[in-house]
Amino acid sequence: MSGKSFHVQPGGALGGDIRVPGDKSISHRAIMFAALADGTTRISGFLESADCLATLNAFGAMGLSHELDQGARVITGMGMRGLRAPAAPLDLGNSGTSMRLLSGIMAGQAFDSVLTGDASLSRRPMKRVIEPLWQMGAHIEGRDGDRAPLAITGGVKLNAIDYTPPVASAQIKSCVLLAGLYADGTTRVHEPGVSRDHTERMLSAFGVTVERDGDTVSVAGGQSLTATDVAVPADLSSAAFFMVGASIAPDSDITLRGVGINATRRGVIDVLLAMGADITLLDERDQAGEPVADIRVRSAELHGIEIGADEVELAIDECPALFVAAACARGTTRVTGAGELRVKECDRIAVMAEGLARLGVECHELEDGIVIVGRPDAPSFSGGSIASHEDHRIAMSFAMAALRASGPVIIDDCDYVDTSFPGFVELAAQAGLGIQARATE
Ligand SMILES: O=C(O)C1=C[C@@H](OP(=O)(O)O)[C@@H](O)[C@H](O)C1
Ligand SMILES: C=C(OP(=O)(O)O)C(=O)O
Repeated sequence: MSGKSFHVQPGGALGGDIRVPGDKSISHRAIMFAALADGTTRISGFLESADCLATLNAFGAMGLSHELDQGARVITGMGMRGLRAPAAPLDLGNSGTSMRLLSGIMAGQAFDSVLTGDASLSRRPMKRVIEPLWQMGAHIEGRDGDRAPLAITGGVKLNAIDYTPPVASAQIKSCVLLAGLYADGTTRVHEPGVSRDHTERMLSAFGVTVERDGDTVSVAGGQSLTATDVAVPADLSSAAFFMVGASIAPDSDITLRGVGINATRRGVIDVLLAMGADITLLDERDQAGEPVADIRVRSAELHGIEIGADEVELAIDECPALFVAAACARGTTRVTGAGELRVKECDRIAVMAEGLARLGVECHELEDGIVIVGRPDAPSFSGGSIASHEDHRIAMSFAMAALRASGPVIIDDCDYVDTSFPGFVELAAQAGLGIQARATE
């Protein structure tokens, strides 16, 4: 059904000086907070991807006015109570972040709303946000209790809660904190593990008092947001494909400019370093409340390691790319504590295991992870056809595997790459990957 496949020629090296597009997590939040703020927000470096545009269009359907000015998104805030009832369900496409964060915001509105998504999003668990929102007094119903579409009844009084999510998740934390802004009292989230803290940082930049005490984050209800300009860093999750590609392809030397290296997100850097990668962070600086750096990556001999829950939490979206690195490493890599990968855009453990096996790599699925037996002597992969299962990160991870393959790697259903990384093919080709997108029909 999908129109585009990737054809990637084997071999080659990555080089040059590139900038990957803006951070997806930060771009979503920038739109949401700008919409709820008083005043005008200019967002530069916004990720113009399908997922972030789904967030923007959802607010557009609630009356938000926005314009493009020299590549920046300029948003006229509507205030905490200024959104208007949408005429139709809000379609959030493929984007879990949009649906889970918006459910917290919609629970606080005076009007009813319905949140829908595509087939993948409609399979993903939503009880994780439904449950705490019910505890706050919201009326929210999911299909079969746990799935989208979500129907949210407005005009309901919310009360603050003390909540411990069942898994470490920035989406659950953010949903509860955003609903907490509409609640009476102080809402507290006790984090069972580390999750990205972009919501806390950006709410603070918009003038909201967010407190952190150890694992607990809290916000008092009734606060308003004041517009502030946002400069979105380049997305480390997108940079990760190039970091893995340059590490595994001999003679590579690439520099990735202005990438976010937030400590709650930077696991891919530390895991690759632990595997022996040659990565240098240059010109570390602060950009609108987020740490960024230029990242130089040169090829290296990688070795297998143990990757546990603590590392996975900091590199959850980068795991598919890290599995490709592990397949090229000397020795075995064992990943555990990664059960959350099974409920992303697809079951990323099963689908990566299927694809790696397809390319001749020995691997074994665990309930919460995978064991990958590295093939350090090139070629590490055979050529072959890969099913991306309509998951952007699977498609881009296997595209990089071609750098160490003996034959072409062909990946189906690659339209979904546009959810997080528009322009991937052009940028990867510019960096030296022998990649072409071809129409399937
Ligand atoms: O809050 C966010 O922006 C995100 C949180 C993570 O999901 P979880 O909160 O489900 O771990 C991550 O996988 C997703 O890509 C983006
Ligand atoms: C899991 C992801 O995103 P989301 O949850 O927003 O769909 C991702 O981008 O890898």
